[in-house]
Amino acid sequence: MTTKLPHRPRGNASRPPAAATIDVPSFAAAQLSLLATEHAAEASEMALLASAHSPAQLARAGLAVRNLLVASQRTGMGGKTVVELEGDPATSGGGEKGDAGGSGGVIGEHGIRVGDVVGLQSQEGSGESGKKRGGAGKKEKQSNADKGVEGVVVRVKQDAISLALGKGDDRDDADLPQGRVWLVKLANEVTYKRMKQTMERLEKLRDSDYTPLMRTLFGLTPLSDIPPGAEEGTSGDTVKDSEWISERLNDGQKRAVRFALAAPEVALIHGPPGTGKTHTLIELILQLVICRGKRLLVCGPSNISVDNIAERLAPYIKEVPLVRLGHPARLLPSVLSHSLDVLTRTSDAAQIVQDVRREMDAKQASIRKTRNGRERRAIYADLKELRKEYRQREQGCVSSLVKGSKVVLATLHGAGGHHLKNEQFDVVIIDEASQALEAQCWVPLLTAKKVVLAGDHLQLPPTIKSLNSKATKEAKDKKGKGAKAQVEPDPKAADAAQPTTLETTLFDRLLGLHGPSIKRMLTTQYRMHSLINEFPSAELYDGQLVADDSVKERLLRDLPYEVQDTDDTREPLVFHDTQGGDFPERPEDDVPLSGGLGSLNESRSNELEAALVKQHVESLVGAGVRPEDVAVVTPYSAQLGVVSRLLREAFPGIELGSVDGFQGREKEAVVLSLVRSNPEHEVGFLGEKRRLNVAMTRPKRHLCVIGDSETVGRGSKFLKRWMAYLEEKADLRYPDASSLSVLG
Ligand SMILES: Nc1ncnc2c1ncn2[C@@H]1O[C@H](COP(=O)(O)OP(=O)(O)OP(=O)(O)O)[C@@H](O)[C@H]1O
Repeated sequence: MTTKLPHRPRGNASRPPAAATIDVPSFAAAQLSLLATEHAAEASEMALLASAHSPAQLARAGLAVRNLLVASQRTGMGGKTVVELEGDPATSGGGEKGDAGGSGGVIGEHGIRVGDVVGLQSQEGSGESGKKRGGAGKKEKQSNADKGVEGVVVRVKQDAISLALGKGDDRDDADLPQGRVWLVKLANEVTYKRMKQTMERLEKLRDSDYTPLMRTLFGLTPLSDIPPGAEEGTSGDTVKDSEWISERLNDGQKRAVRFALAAPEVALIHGPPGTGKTHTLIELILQLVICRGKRLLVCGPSNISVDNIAERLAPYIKEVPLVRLGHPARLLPSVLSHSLDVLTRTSDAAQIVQDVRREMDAKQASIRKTRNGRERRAIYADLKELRKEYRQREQGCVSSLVKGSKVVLATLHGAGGHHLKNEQFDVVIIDEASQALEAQCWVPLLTAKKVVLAGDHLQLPPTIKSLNSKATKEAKDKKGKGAKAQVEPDPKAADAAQPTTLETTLFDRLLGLHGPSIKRMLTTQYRMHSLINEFPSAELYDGQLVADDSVKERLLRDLPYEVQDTDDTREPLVFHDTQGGDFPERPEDDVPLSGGLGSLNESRSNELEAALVKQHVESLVGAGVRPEDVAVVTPYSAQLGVVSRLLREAFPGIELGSVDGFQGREKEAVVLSLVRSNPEHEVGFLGEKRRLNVAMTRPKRHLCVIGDSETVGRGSKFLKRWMAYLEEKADLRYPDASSLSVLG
């Protein structure tokens, strides 16, 4: 199949001018103000949570764990002190949600995960006896003064939680709280600080300081030409047909790699769901490093996006020496052996660092033995000195490891750390770029020469908490534009050039600024049955997204294990239409769910829909489909809570998630509960095309949609067409509400 590609003009005469140029200082100033609003929104959400809820409430919401004791402390990676916390056996709470201790020492269910930033506080004076800490009085003052210490969770076991203390460099161990303690999840400030520093630097640069890449990214100079024949594979410096490293690359993927190699400053790789975006990036990285001797910085907005690439590069470690920066607690186990922290301990150069470490460990052990205050302080003073020495030696080791690497992998904000201060890279690659804030992308870009961005701007952008705040609304009203305007960037739109919302990503903005000729789209997808593929392809990807032959007819009944042929397992697309008003939604704004601050927002649930979900899952599992191959996805956290109550025990392996949380994932079968059903036909944030795109493109062989076509179909033109598509192409069912039970 030949795909029509946007023409990338050659020669300056034929090039259309960029839609708009950007004044860099005002761009940076606008970003700083938007970031400040966002940070304030985040901070006030946190403060609200902490002040309006007692530790007991926070524990019940999965955001805190109470009744802990410091069981041991030692020196962990990076010279940080690691403390292990266990339940206090003298308490009665063990096993209750968010409570540790009791005779079994078990810590009840909680939402604290490895990698979280947490505060460790003394339990005395925290007003934890069920009283609200926001209430006036002595207790509040006391707990505010006693902020405790901060740390990153490095290990979570059934009966213990370990923290690496400190987020910065100069942690004074002496303020480790004594006695019974509790820990609470905190906002991670590092990302915000790095973005702020970056934008401040950008704001101060003079025109003469701008790099050539920066100039093209702001439309101050046009893009340079791509050499003739480079994309077709016929020019001198391109990949010849015999030179591909992966044996499995389709024509679109090859074209994207050649395009990204040939583009002098910037290339966008647009990877719709399941099209092998990461696979393509791996080939690009190998071509750049192995065949062209380049040095790369590879980044993504999240640790998982970076680890995905690190994992897939690892088999080439001999030809591609790589190092992964970042806190080891946040890395996938399979990537740990390439992490800077681990290499700093295991490489030959590391021995000299280890000597100091042993000495520090001995000191740590002695602290717990002494009860004498003066002795303790003396030990802490020694430790401080040792830590300084440790850092100096470690610095030498680290810098030789980083310099010896051809590929450095880090999160976007991690790329702003001191390890990379004077490092030079030929190309910066940013994966999941449409999930990153523009300011985040600039962290590695201030000194870059060339950038390749990969992503899909038609899936969800990064979450913006301040999106509905007053300040952002006012800015939008001024421009007369809503969030919808960002869905498909219009090259002529002024605010694509000068964004007034953080939601406009660098990926969006560059498409607006330079037009589609700077991107190549991957069009063959290896995930969905053609009936699941058809609607998103037609609506969002100009009909270009095609299911590969290997997947286009795959059904649940063809799974490689025994599955019966039933009405459900032979259907790729099922629609339970709950229209008629018998499946009403319910607002839900009271109970916070475990593990999410966002879940405190007003949400919706629909119990009868949840009962229908259960019925459908029972039918799939009854036919032999493994629960691990099924996911239930819904846009509303309150509905997720209801579905969890109905399904969690009966189907332990099943995955239940929010649409936003499921981005980037896939399952053999997905049941999607749309929730909204009301006489006003309000659909709320279901109206966001990109959210629906994510929701409907997760399944491989079976998509079951449960929703009220009357309500949903009136939400937007897009939703109307989707409902019409389902009515025409899906296996339609009209469920009877009276036959359903909402009891677990
Ligand atoms: N050319 C190809 N031939 C056969 N299979 C392929 C090809 N390219 C990718 N795949 C398969 O498609 C699947 C998706 O690939 P990959 O994980 O690279 O996708 P992605 O686009 O990064 O995913 P996402 O949708 O999460 O962004 C993988 O199972 C991969 O093996």
